[in-house]
Amino acid sequence: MIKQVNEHKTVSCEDELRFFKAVWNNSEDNLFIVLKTEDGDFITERTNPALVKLFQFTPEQASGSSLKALLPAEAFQKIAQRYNDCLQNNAAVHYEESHVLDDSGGVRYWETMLLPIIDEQTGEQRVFGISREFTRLKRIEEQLKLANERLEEKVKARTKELEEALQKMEKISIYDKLTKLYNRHKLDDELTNEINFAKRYGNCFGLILMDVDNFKTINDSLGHVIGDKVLVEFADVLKQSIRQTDIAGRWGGDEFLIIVPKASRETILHLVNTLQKNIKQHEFEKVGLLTLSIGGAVYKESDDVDSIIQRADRALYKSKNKGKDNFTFE
Ligand SMILES: Nc1nc2c(ncn2[C@@H]2O[C@H](COP(=O)(O)OP(=O)(O)OP(=O)(O)O)[C@@H](O)[C@H]2O)c(=O)[nH]1
Repeated sequence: MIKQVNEHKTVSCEDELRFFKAVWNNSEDNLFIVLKTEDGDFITERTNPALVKLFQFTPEQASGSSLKALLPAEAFQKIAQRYNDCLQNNAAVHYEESHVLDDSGGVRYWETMLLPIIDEQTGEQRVFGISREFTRLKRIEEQLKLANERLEEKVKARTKELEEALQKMEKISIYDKLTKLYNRHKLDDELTNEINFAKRYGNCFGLILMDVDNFKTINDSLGHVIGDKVLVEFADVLKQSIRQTDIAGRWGGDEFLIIVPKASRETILHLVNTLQKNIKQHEFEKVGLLTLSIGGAVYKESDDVDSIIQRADRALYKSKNKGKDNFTFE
């Protein structure tokens, strides 16, 4: 028997059969044809070698076996539903399935396509199925997902580390390492705020700039370490002498600054007296008694950060010139 394939070529049915048989036998995809019975069962009519090998079908199971008998009830119901959908809609059905096979390590995955074959003359209904395994792809996908989750965890941990480092840096950037008082950078910011508030709301505020008298001689005679300890002790006395609302910091070297919000000359004087009294009463370890030279300034409308600092600095200089252990207002 000769069959017309196209206008140039003809092929015998035997050749065509051989061709399709080769495709069927050599396919690495699982191929099968099942026939629907009147009682709702499906009979395995054709199964290709790949499928037989995979499920280790006996020749009886491979061809002519009832799926209802072959499969557990739940699995049969699920598969019959899909076959019936394919036949009832007379359309292709796609789905993914997974099985744990006896000889395999773990779950394996297949992508299956069903095609209806309905014989209009006899009314026989068959389903042709092609099932392709994608376990390897799935494993890669799972590994990628795992790697991604691990990466996300690492990123989270690193972000946390960075946030902590940032917090630490922020702390460092506003505090003086030695005395733990605010540093000059923070004092500058606070001073700018006070100036802005004063200009906007007419608040008055004051500054106290102080310097430890003869501090250099402590360094020179007792060493830098003792000098450092004096600065730390001094900072403690300072903290104990101010109000909660006062802002104290290290201006640099042995110079310290207090910003006194809502202050008049009287408030400043009161604070200076407290400070001088407390310092005079404090016995510095290995050093003994110390004195302070202090300069004070109260905000004037014409002031900016630089000018008010300059006035407090000039006042401090005057106190030094008056023989130290002194206070001057400017
Ligand atoms: N130990 C120590 N010394 C410091 C530190 N920072 C600055 N100094 C020293 O502090 C001294 C401050 O100098 P001055 O204020 O000019 O010296 P002084 O002896 O206090 O002089 P008067 O202010 O005129 O009384 C310098 O010798 C600096 O080297 C510090 O963090 N630790």
